[in-house]
Amino acid sequence: MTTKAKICGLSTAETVKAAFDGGAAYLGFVFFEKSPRNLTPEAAERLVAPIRGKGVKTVAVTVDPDDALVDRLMATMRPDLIQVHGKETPARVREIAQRSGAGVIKAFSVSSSADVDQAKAYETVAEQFLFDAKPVEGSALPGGTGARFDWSLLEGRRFSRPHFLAGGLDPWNVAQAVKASGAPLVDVSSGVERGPGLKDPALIAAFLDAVKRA
Ligand SMILES: O=C(O)c1ccccc1NCC(=O)[C@H](O)[C@H](O)COP(=O)(O)O
Repeated sequence: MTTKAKICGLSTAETVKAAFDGGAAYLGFVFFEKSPRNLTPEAAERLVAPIRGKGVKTVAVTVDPDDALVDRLMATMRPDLIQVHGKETPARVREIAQRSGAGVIKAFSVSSSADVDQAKAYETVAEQFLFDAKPVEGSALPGGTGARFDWSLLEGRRFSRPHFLAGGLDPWNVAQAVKASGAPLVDVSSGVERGPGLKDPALIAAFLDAVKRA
């Protein structure tokens, strides 16, 4: 089975091109003010224009988005998917999907098997799941921190939706992470950066090569 990758937190034309040229299946753009990767929907619209309709899925990464943000994203960037990385309930995920017409990726913060079990309640409302490491206490960010969880917590688990493994992946550990977790999709942000929010085209290419070989 081929593993597919999402490069998350893109913010420049150069790194969007590196992710697209390297064969990423998903490109993620962050809309969260506290993040060093935060963009306006209008800036994201400009970044996705060159790759729109070329087969790669665009993802708007949000945290407990209100209706105004959902509407603004759909009026500008028009993402294929909206990732929700906060405390959204199944009912709220359903509302976001219906309001936007986009698929929703529901993210879960994982440190135990019980955290993985939460996905069951979202099976009928989310299009995809993303299992990420629980950030350390007091972190300003719910994702994009480089924290890892025990990949084997996903091993042998079956979900009715495709799922991403995220959290602390990089070009050197992603093959082992895929093997240990069995995840069909992987996601990376800080592992392909040379500093907070600064994506590196060479690291993006190395990550995507490692995923192809995994
Ligand atoms: O990346 C961010 O800045 C971010 C901010 C707020 C919510 C989610 C965020 N990222 C979500 C992602 O999908 C990241 O790629 C995921 O957490 C993995 O990050 P990393 O451990 O740095 O690879």
